[in-house]
Amino acid sequence: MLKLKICGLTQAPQAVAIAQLGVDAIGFICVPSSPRYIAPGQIGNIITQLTEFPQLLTVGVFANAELETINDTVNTSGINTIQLHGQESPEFVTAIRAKFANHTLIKALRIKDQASLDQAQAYAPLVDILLLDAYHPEQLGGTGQAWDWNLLSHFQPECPWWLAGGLTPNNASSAIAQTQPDGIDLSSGVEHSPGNKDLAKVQALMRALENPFALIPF
Ligand SMILES: O=C(O)c1ccccc1NCC(=O)[C@H](O)[C@H](O)COP(=O)(O)O
Repeated sequence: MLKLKICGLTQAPQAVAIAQLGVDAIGFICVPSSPRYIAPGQIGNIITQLTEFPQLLTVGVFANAELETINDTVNTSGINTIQLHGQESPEFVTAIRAKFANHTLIKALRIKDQASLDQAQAYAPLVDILLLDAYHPEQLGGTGQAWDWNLLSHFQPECPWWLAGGLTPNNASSAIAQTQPDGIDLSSGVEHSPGNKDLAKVQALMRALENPFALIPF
């Protein structure tokens, strides 16, 4: 069953509404330089309003953060999933795996070419999920840019992998058909402005996933 993650949330009512739509994961950007940044205490406040969704993955997205920073954020916010979205080494990922054994662990890689895809494969034994995102020279994520999915024709990692980068209600179905991921992750394709999600677009996305051949008005 395809998993769906909506990332870059900052507002509690939107988080509750998106959880009610039945998504599998919601993401909070813990990267201070991002326009979608949200402080650990605010994440915790949102998560306390999501107790009726015990299966929901509440994902903290970090990029090149210190282990201590991740630890403090996990303790303050109550997130159950850690997404490492920077240039974290396999050794660092292994240390995070050991310290947060009960948390779901996602390693995101920004794919530029075959070499970066090969590098992604190397992280598969270390994590629960690989997330493949677009490479951008100046932005770490939330770029709204798709990438060359043809690179994925022989990609078969030993763990589940999720597709990200420039997905929208309009292109998600064809992206899934072409690349066959275990999940998808969207941010800017379902928002009004950074951090402010567009619930109508999330609903349009879910309709598109239910009926891949329908024309979606977005
Ligand atoms: O979204 C951000 O602002 C961000 C900043 C720094 C690191 C990661 C970030 N986002 C990570 C995500 O998981 C996004 O959902 C992913 O990059 C896809 O974004 P989009 O292309 O806008 O759908």
